[in-house]
Amino acid sequence: MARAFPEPGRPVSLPGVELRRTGGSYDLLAAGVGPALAAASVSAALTAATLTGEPYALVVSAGIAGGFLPEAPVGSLVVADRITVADLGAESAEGFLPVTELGFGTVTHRPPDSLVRAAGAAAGARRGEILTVSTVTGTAARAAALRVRHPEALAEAMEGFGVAEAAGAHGTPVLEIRAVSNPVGPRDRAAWRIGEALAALTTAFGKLAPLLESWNRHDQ
Ligand SMILES: O=C(O)c1cccc(C(=O)CC[C@H]2O[C@@H](n3cnc4c(=O)[nH]cnc43)[C@H](O)[C@@H]2O)c1
Repeated sequence: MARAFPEPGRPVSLPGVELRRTGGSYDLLAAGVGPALAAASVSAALTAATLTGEPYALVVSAGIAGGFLPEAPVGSLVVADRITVADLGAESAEGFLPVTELGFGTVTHRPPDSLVRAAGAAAGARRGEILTVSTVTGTAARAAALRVRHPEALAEAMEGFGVAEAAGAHGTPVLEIRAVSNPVGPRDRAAWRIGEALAALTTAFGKLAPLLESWNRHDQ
């Protein structure tokens, strides 16, 4: 993912976290795969920055994703107006119950609307709901079930909600942007276009950098 940025930056020593500091106004964090590791990594980086008196102003979760067709084809970009965890809850005879229906927790984080709109326009990304799952969808039945519960979802990935939970706990705004590497549906490893998606993400960050560097939370 770091290839999407013009310079690799120098490593910052932080236990359990792979963080690089660039000469620009941002740090790069390899947050790992899955919501739990992503949340742990982002939380550690946010805490360390706060303790040194230089808290982050914005957290951006970026990576590849599965896209729901026809809205989000392979190679396209999506930016989240809602970051929703799709599998945090309980099964019941009546179907899946999100934790909020059990009386606790959160299932959706909403990035600042002005930032979502500006990022979508700058990067040429479609705006919509991005799901976070702990298991990559691999059947048509699972894809259809997700679509029934989340009819406006554009894509699924595995980190956004964890990143958003960590950012939310610190009161830091969050943005999620993804490049679609594969369709959500029956597992077909040969259909994944990771190189193409990373190239799209690299181009997008070239266009997004000025916006992200100048974005002020008071604009929201
Ligand atoms: O199934 C495989 O053989 C396989 C091969 C390469 C990579 C994977 C992953 O599971 C990568 C997960 C990684 O990429 C994001 N991602 C990309 N597409 C999807 C998707 O359709 N559903 C969920 N996550 C996806 C995810 O955020 C991870 O960071 C599998």
